[in-house]
Amino acid sequence: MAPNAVAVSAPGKVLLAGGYLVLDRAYTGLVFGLDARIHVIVQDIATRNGVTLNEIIVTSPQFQDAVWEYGYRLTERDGGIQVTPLRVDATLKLNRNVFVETALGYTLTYIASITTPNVTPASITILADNDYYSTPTSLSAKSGAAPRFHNLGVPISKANKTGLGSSAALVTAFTAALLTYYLPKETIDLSTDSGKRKLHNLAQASHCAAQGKVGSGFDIASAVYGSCLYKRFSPDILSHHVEPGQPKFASQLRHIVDETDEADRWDTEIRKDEVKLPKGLRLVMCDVSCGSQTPGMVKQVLAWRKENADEANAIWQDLQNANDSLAKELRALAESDTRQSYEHLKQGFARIRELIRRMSERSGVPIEPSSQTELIDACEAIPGVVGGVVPGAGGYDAISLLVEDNETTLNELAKLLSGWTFKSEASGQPGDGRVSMLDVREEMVGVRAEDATSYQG
Ligand SMILES: Nc1ncnc2c1ncn2[C@@H]1O[C@H](COP(=O)(O)OP(=O)(O)OP(=O)(O)O)[C@@H](O)[C@H]1O
Ligand SMILES: C[C@@](O)(CCOP(=O)(O)O)CC(=O)O
Repeated sequence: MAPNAVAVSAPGKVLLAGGYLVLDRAYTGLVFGLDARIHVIVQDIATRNGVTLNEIIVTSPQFQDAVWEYGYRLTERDGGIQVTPLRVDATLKLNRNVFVETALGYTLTYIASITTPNVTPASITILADNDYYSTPTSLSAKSGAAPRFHNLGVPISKANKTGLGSSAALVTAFTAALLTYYLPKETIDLSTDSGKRKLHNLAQASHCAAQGKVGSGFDIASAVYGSCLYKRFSPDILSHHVEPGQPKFASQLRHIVDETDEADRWDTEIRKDEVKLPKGLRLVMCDVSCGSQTPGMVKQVLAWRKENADEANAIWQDLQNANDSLAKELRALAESDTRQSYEHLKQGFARIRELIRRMSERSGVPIEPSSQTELIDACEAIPGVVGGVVPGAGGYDAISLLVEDNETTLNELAKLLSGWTFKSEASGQPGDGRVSMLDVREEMVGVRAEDATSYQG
């Protein structure tokens, strides 16, 4: 590890309540960070045969073919720093990673827009905690302690994601690591509110650009701030800037990140102290691997809402009230020394699920399909399980549970899930999916500086 190495990590996410609603500024999302993190280490590039490479090399060593090399140059007319993917071998097809490439271009451009840049060549390593991907059977069968970071042995595009928001955690940790590496602490300090706010703005901008759409941004918010109650930003903030490399891109990006004018101010609301988890309870995430996610669910739900505004708005408002009540009850229990009954929480989950099923039925989109209803009902029947939901956009991918944090409950749950064969209506094949409990739980802390030497070896 080079002596100037810096390392930063950012957490994954689960939108426990507020899927679809959070796309609209009139509503909020209850989002928990998760203790599966993506880590990014930046250091001097090692010389090869005495030659210093004038480039930035990014590697993600858990995957096959996961090396991306970039040249970079300052463009004319305030277009920012343009990064150009280089071919690792002239005979190979160009292998691109749009999230890495975009975050690199945006971050270097921001750095160049606030300082006289001294962008030295660098080597960047990305490491993902194991629960971002389903563990391949070949690895789970191996005896002995699992390595801290699995080598998945396949290209990233072939790995089975568990839906914890890898791209948002990656973009956040990557952006934060570059800012820390290239800028002095007096210019940006990510342990301060103002440093975090700039990181948030920059990471939202590049994540949206890489995704090719302006989503609600709850995943970047939780990667930066950890668990929070989230109200989105007005999409306008990110829809007027020119493309990277175009004249004035650099100044426009600086205004977006630094909020230089009142008119540039982000209207995002992030309320951290309104999200608490009572002592003795924890979140459990279950990955449903039946490979039948319905594409375009967000589009379909929004189209239905547009056509059926009155009915949809009534459901949206009822859900917002139910979500607020759940967050409030969690806070009340967390802050009280005496109240220990989970009855209100149970009712809260039941009400949220009832409304999500109504949303599902009315829009015709399988947000809580009947196979997920069966699974959550079975989990809720276990003593110690307080409640469950389909998180985020819902569908067949995952369920989230709030449970009492004790061995008996977790063992009972593991027993139920290991024998569960998941039936996906989408594929029509009964018993074609397994359900596994991920080794993750809620995480209150967002982006975090790490000790770079802890990744050695
Ligand atoms: N460990 C990693 N190393 C390099 N790139 C990564 C890594 N993890 C994620 N990425 C980038 O993020 C992309 C995956 O982003 P995508 O938005 O499809 O998934 P996600 O963020 O995990 O989604 P979800 O919100 O469903 O959890 C990958 O194709 C790659 O570009
Ligand atoms: C449906 C939506 O509200 C949540 C999607 O969450 P997830 O990717 O399923 O965790 C979309 C969004 O907020 O960007």
